[in-house]
Amino acid sequence: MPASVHVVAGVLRDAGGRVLLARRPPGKHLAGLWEFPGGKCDVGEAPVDALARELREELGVVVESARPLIAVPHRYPEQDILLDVWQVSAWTGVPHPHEGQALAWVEQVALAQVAMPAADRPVIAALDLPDRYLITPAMAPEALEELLAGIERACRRGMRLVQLRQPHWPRARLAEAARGARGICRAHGARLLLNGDVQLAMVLGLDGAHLPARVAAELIQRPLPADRWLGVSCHDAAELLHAVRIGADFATLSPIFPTPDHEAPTLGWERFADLVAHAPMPVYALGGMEGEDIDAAWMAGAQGIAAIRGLWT
Ligand SMILES: Nc1nc2c([nH]c(=O)n2[C@H]2C[C@H](O)[C@@H](COP(=O)(O)OP(=O)(O)OP(=O)(O)O)O2)c(=O)[nH]1
Ligand SMILES: [Mg+2]
Repeated sequence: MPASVHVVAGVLRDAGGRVLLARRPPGKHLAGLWEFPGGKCDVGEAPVDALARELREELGVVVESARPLIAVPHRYPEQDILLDVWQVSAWTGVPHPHEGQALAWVEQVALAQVAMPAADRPVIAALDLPDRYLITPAMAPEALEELLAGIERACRRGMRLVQLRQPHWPRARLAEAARGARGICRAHGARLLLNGDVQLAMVLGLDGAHLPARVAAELIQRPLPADRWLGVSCHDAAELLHAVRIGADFATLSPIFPTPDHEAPTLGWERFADLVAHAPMPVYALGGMEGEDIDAAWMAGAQGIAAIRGLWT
């Protein structure tokens, strides 16, 4: 079995936020499908250098600044690849099809409808998800108003993905909180996921659910329709693999650092990076995370950070 081929690709946006796609020419692997511009790393070439070279060769643009978005390991019948996609935040030049390929600027929301290679599916999820994921702190059921006020404040500060987590609340009270949080999140264009209760999330028309590892372990297939988000809490390679098997859209992986209420051994960035490298989906770093950890999280292959305390205040 030949080793997997390392492919780098770039996400370039125009002033309106549309994303640049290129069409794979006839005669090539996956001909006719639309891709993020890029190509194979040369032997010994650093990914960021390969990215700059490929975008210069294929489009004639010069990369000024880029950061890793997601690396997707994928197995095609012909070959295994690692699709290593970067957000190109600054570049110079005007993209031209230097290799005769068709180019198109596509709205982010339309990406899911475009015919793209199978390895690109998690990339579209990664583009759609924000880089910070708020998990609500544990509170007493009497503190519902305080909980909603905190969610409102977080949304005002720009939080766009919120997990409502109150595992010890009576279901009726949780439903009440979810209805309140739903209105707040909608008003701010944020997504609201409910921890642990897929059925309640569906009944209330929330954006999706987030499952603890032990709940996910009971499932053999995706419990939600494709138009909802499914997140899963993971702590090791086996749980990540299971999350992929049940069709999760993303995972959290924890704990990176110690936190006051968890005693589990910590992963640290190195182990985190190892585990994420094998996961074909966006993964948030969780456990002791604060806003300033985002860069380290990106460098370790994360979608971004998830946190309770670190994002609540
Ligand atoms: N550039 C790019 N390649 C992708 C994407 N998704 C995906 O599965 N691939 C696959 C298709 C190919 O098997 C491989 C990229 O190889 P390639 O043939 O384009 O490589 P290259 O640009 O260096 O071109 P070549 O001269 O080696 O033919 O990665 C994507 O979004 N962008
Ligand atoms: Mg190419």
